[in-house]
Amino acid sequence: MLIDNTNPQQKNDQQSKPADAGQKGLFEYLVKETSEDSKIDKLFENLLSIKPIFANREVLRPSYTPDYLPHRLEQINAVAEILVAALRGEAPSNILIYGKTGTGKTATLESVSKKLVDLAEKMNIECKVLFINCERIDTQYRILAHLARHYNREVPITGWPTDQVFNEFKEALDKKEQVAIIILDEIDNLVKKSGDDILYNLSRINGDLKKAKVSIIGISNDLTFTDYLDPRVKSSLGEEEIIFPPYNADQLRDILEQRSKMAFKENTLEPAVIPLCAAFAAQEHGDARKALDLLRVSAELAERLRDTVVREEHVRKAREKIEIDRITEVVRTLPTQSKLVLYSIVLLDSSGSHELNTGDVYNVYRRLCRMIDMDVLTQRRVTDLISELDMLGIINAIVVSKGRYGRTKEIALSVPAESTRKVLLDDYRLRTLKDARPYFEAQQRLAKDISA
Ligand SMILES: Nc1ncnc2c1ncn2[C@@H]1O[C@H](COP(=O)(O)OP(=O)(O)OP(=O)(O)O)[C@@H](O)[C@H]1O
Repeated sequence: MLIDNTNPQQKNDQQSKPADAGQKGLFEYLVKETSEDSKIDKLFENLLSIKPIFANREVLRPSYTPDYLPHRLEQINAVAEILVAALRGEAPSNILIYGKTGTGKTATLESVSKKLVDLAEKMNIECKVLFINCERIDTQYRILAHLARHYNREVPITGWPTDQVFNEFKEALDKKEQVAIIILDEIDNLVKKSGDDILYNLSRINGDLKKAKVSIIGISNDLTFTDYLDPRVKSSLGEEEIIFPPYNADQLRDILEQRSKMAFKENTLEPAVIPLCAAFAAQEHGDARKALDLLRVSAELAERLRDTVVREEHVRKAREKIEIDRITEVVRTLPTQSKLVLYSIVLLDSSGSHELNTGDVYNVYRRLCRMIDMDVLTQRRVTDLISELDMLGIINAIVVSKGRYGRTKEIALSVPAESTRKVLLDDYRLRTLKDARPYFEAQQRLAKDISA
């Protein structure tokens, strides 16, 4: 038997320098090397040997639309009853579709349009459905250019008068008898950003066309967006209105069950997983996209932890992760001035002040601006930024009446202070504020008063 009387430091040296190794050191070194080598050799074999949870991950992604949409039969029928006019060569009535995010508006319209176009083809009827996402294509010029290009007209990215682009589209469309259904998804964004000129023009287009016919479908998350419309546009566009209500927990459960049959291998979900994902998403305005995301992230988390079954605890962790990712994304993309306002609220919150008013936040904000040489906005502007943060769900600001002292906002953070602080300090402009304290001056004054 060999006695190992080297000290630990020498032992380390032996392991890293095999040429000088004593017999035992050399043996250990070889064993270590071989096992690590074989681990690396089997890198992919090892990963592949883990029993997979997913059968087809893609069906849980937003880009996938299933053939059948549970709990949307009523809306599917309502849309189909209006669009069937296109198969008779007539222009269907214009439709406005409302519903909160994730209520299946886009999926329903995609599914009905596909069936309509397939049948029109079989019946030899010229009918096209043109989907435009107004989040991306968001000005009158861009929309008209996009439509004209669809009919093979060349329109430059900018430079033409809008009338010319519109005429190009009308001419191309009116070459033959056909029906064009234009779907403007996220139409509320378009109106808020670029006004309603495009809607005014499109809603009157049938008067100028001889052969072709156009129908418009607007999809909106915001029920009140028609307040921004000219009354003529409002009545023409809203000939028909269809509402998509939020899903409740039972309905979300059915949607998840349907999708999970395709997405997962058999017996990989604990029975509580789908009801829990459905319950969480139902709390968040009945959003099917959120429910599907939560289920996918839960399974990915289980997979990463080398678990072969998705459990309740994975769902809870996934929910936290999604929320932190969401906050991170929103906070990271805020303009610097909003970040400073938010950082002021975080500082006040961390120092134990929980019922903040606009004045408190403004005082800290002003000081932070001076510390990093930023322009100081007026209190009025800062009040607007506070309202924006409220709308984004980062803070909660409620207006309270102070009797004869008027009204003020009571502001509270609705996201975890520490993770928000970290994301804010990632911004190089705010980094030097790392050690800022909200009440530094006040405390100094107080200390002076006490010692005097
Ligand atoms: N009834 C349903 N059955 C199956 N999947 C659904 C159903 N409703 C929505 N989904 C799925 O949920 C996700 C979100 O749906 P969709 O994009 O249609 O919502 P939306 O109302 O258009 O939301 P947004 O206003 O945010 O665009 C998609 O992946 C969609 O396939």
